[in-house]
Amino acid sequence: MSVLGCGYLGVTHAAGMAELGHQVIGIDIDPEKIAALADGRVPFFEPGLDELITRNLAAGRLRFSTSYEDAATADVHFICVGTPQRSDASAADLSHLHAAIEALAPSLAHECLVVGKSTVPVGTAAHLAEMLRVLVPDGDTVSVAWNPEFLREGTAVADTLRPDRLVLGVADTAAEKVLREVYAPLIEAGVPVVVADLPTAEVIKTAANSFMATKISFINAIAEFCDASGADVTVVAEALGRDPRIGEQFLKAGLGFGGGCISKDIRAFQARAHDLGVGHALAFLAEVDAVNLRCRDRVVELLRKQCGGGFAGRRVAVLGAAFKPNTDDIRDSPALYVAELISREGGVAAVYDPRAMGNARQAFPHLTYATSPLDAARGADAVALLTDWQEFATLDPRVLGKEVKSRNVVDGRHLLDAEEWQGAGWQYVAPGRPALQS
Ligand SMILES: NC(=O)c1ccc[n+]([C@@H]2O[C@H](COP(=O)([O-])OP(=O)(O)OC[C@H]3O[C@@H](n4cnc5c(N)ncnc54)[C@H](O)[C@@H]3O)[C@@H](O)[C@H]2O)c1
Ligand SMILES: O=c1ccn([C@@H]2O[C@H](COP(=O)(O)OP(=O)(O)O[C@H]3O[C@H](CO)[C@@H](O)[C@H](O)[C@H]3O)[C@@H](O)[C@H]2O)c(=O)[nH]1
Repeated sequence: MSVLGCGYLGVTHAAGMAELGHQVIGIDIDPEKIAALADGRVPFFEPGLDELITRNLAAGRLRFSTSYEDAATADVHFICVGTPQRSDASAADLSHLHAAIEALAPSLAHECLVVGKSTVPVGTAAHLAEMLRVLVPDGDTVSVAWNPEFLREGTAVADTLRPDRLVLGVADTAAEKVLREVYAPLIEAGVPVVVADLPTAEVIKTAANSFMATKISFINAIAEFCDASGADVTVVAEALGRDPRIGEQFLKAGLGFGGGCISKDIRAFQARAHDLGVGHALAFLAEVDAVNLRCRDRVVELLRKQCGGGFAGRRVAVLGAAFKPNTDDIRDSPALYVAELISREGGVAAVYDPRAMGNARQAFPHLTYATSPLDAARGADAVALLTDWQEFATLDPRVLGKEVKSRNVVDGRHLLDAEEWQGAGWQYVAPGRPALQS
C-alpha cells in the first residue's frame, strides 16, 4: 500500500500499517523529509514513532520516496496530505489533496482503492472520485473510500495501533472488504468498526472535532463565569466530569485549544454548512471559536496585571511553546500567541519548551529563548505556565522563586499546585479561579 503525505498523520499511519504486516511506501513532495525518514530519522517529535519506523525499515516493510511512480504497484493508497485553513477564508484549502490525486492518477493502471484519511469537508470524496474518473486511463478500476483518522499528537502511535474505533466510509461492499483486510489485525483484536457511506464518514470526523472543541469552550465559558461569580472552575469541572453522561475528559479549562486540527476543522465545518444553506445549524461553532480565542487574551490580561499594567520593560518566563504536551507541534499554539503579544507590547518573553524550541525559534525568531525553566525565570517579573508538560508540574516553586524578580505566576493550564506555590510566597493566579487571586 502507499501513504501519500508523510506529515504527523501520514508517517504515523505508514509506520502503523507496516507494523500490522503490510508492505508500505510513504510518498511526500518534501525531499528533505523523505531523506530523513528513509534514514530512520523522524522529522518531528512523537513518542514511540522512531522505534516503530526503525523496526519496520529494518524489516523491509517500510520505504519512503518522493516519486509517485513508486506507488504505482500498490493496491491501496491512503491520502494523508494537509488540508489547512485557506489563507483568504475559513474554508479548507484542498489544493494539496487535488495535487496528490493529479500526481497519483497517471500511475493508476490496475484495480485499486484510494482511501482518504485527511480531514475534509463533506462532498470531497465524491469530488475526488469524479476527478479520478476523468484522470485515470481506465478510471473504472479505481474506487474511493474515506477512513477518517482520530489520532492525537503525543499518543499517535498507540492511537494508530489501538484506535477507539475504525470508521470505514465506503460506496460499495468491495471497498469495505478491502479495508477490513487492511485492518484485520485490529478488528480481530476487538476494535469496533463503524461502516458508513462516504458523506457520513466525512461528517463523523468534523463532528468529532467540533464536539471536543465545544466541550473545551463550554468549560472555558464557565471559567469566565466563575471569574465573575467567585466560583472555582476546576472544582466545577471535577464534579461535572464525575457524571458519566458528561465524562471527565476535555473539561480542562485554561488557555484553550490550539494545534493544526481543531480550530481549522470547526471553521471549515461552518464554511461548508454555509455552502449547503444550513449555516444556522452550526452557528454555535462561531461562539465556540470566540470563547476559545478569548482564553488567550484573558491569560494575557492576568499577566499584564501581574506586570503592573503593561509589558514594556518587563520580562515574562514563558513555560511552553508546543500547542500541547508531548509534541513539538507549534501550529496555532496558544502559548506562542501569548508570548508574541508580550513581545509586541515591548516585553521580553523568555520561552522554554522541552521539545518545541527548534520549531518555535524558526517561526518566532524575535522571541527570547531560554535553556531551562530556571534560565527563563531569571529576573522575570512573572512566570506564565502555558503548556502542561509534566516536567513543569514538578518544578519547585522555592527554587524558581530564587531566580525571579517577583514571585508572580499565571497558571494557564491549571497544572501547578496552587497551595504549594502560594506557600512558597508566590502570587498564584489562574483563569476561572478568582478566590485564589486575593
Ligand atoms: N496531525 C494530526 O494529529 C491529525 C490527526 C487526524 C487527522 N489529521 C488530518 O490529516 C491531514 C494531514 O495532517 P498533518 O497534521 O499530518 O499535516 P502535515 O502538514 O504534518 O503533513 C502534510 C504532509 O503532506 C505533504 N504533502 C503536501 N502536498 C503533497 C502532495 N501533493 N503529495 C504528497 N505529499 C504532500 C507535506 O509535505 C506534509 O509532509 C489533515 O487533513 C489533518 O486535518 C491530522
Ligand atoms: O480538556 C482539554 C483538552 C484539550 N485541550 C487543548 O485542546 C487542544 C487539542 O488537544 P487534543 O485534542 O489532545 O490534540 P490534537 O492532537 O489536536 O487532537 C485532536 O485533533 C486531531 C486531528 O483532527 C484528532 O484526530 C484528535 O482526535 C483530536 O483530539 C490542545 O491545545 C489542548 O491543550 C484543552 O484546553 N482542554
